[in-house]
Amino acid sequence: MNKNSYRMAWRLIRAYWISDDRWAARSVLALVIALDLLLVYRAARITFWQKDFYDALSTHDIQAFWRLLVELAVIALAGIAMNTTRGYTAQCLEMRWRSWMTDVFLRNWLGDAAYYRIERAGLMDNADQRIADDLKWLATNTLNLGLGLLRNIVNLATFAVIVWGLSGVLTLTLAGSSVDIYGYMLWVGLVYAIAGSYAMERIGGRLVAVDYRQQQAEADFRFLLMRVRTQAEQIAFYAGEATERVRLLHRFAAIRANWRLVMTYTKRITMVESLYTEAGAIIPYLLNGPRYFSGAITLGDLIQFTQSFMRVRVSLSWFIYNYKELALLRSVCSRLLEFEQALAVRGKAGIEVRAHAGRGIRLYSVQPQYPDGRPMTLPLDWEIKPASRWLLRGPSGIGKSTVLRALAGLWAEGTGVIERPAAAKLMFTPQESYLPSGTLRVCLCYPGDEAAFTYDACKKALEQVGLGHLASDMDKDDNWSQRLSGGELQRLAFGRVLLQQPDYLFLDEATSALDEDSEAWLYALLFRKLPMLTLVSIGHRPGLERYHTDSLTVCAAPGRAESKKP
Ligand SMILES: Nc1ncnc2c1ncn2[C@@H]1O[C@H](COP(=O)(O)OP(=O)(O)OP(=O)(O)O)[C@@H](O)[C@H]1O
Repeated sequence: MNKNSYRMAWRLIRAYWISDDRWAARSVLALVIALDLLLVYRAARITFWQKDFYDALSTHDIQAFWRLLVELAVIALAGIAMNTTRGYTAQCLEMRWRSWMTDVFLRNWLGDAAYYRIERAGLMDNADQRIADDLKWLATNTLNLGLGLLRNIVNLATFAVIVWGLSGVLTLTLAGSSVDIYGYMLWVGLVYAIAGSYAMERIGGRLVAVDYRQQQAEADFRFLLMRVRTQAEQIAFYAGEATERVRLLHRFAAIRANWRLVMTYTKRITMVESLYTEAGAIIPYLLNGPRYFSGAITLGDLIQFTQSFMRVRVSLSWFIYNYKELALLRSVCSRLLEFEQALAVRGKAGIEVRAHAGRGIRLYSVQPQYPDGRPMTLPLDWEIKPASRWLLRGPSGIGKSTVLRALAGLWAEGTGVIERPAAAKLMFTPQESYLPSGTLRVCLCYPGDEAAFTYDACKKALEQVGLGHLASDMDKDDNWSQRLSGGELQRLAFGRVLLQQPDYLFLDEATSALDEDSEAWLYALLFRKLPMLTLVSIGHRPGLERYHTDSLTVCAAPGRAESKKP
């Protein structure tokens, strides 16, 4: 991450704390910080207790011994209460923050068809993992690290005062003149921590990139596993298990290969961390042992000093002890920043889709292009008058679905202008029907909310499209996209149209899996129920002409796309 990325990461983190939820968030944060400060005070209080306790032991003061034990019980109880409340409150805050970010990212990802643009242009991998995992890590790690840092600063200030007071003065004689170093133990701790942090960054610096790749490899593997689950029947028909296994193991090999690097860097970091801790524990004894034996300090002083020095050292070592979490946070931030950048990418200003106050749809010299800029079809001038019924034809792969994508505002690559009526309701039925997870009613009402339609309306729609036998299972949760046949899926799509009652309907090979009788009956039903419907269908089957009033052949070359009565 460079300087700019740190600024962007800060913006990513800051967004929540200046959002609508800021006052609630800041209040909870203030409570957590207050508890943290009380816990630091408690820790400082304990070092004084230790001094008194060891002095009482060394002077055989039994009354002081009992009094101090009661004191310890009170300190312990307060510690339990504060620790428990702090943990619980911090977890509440984590979830609050994560919920807010999830909501924002979902809104931006699903809004303005960004998810579609990102997938189609391959702008970024595994959006699912970024939303599900990275946002969780961002909230959890930032809070843990941020609050930890604050606690460390307070710890440092508190215990530095104690260490300073107990350090005494070190007199160094340099070139004949003597120099007094006050609070020298504090300087020892500081130099030690700086040296340790430097060593850590040198040794573990690559962990950030390695962590990033690990998360990517894990997400790729999970995605492939999910595909096997969702495409189970297709794979089973092709008997593609062996191939799937090889592909899965291949993806898993990437996880394993990168894991070796994770292990190597983690090993190095753990080694530096342990060395740093173990060597650091010896320093106070080394420097203060002689003072104790010379009688300059008491046993209690030595204990209090050792404990306080340990705290100062740990506080100064925040960077060292949190290196792995910091590395993870840095890679999470990189992934989320990439996500934000992908969300911000807009398609090139190409086919312009405008709303107009009138009726009908008009295309002016619309020419979709392939992503590499090659023209896909010839320019199309086309007027879709209200209540007209168009059949869109052309050889496979010529660009018929792409024309529909452009009409839906999903394909901006190209040139030309499309005018759509602002007040009309447009509905597109793509070639592959999508069924959300849930009950059959949820699938039927999609993209509307199931609550918008009564049970009777749904039942009637099912019956009208010949799926009446499924009405009793309407509220059953099932894998409906696997359970329904191809023809049933297409009939369900017509059921959706009957519920949604659009003014303009675009069907992309919506009856390809049906027999001709069912096709005729569904078109007849459509025109009976929605007599003013404007229809544009794409289809290859002969006989479709009879349901349409006009036809348009999409061509690449030569000649222009032409409109003719069927
Ligand atoms: N995201 C994409 N990137 C590159 N090429 C694409 C993309 N999407 C579609 N294409 C290509 O654009 C061309 C037109 O596709 P389109 O789906 O519009 O054809 P179609 O006429 O509807 O075909 P069919 O009748 O077989 O459904 C195809 O060659 C397809 O491979």
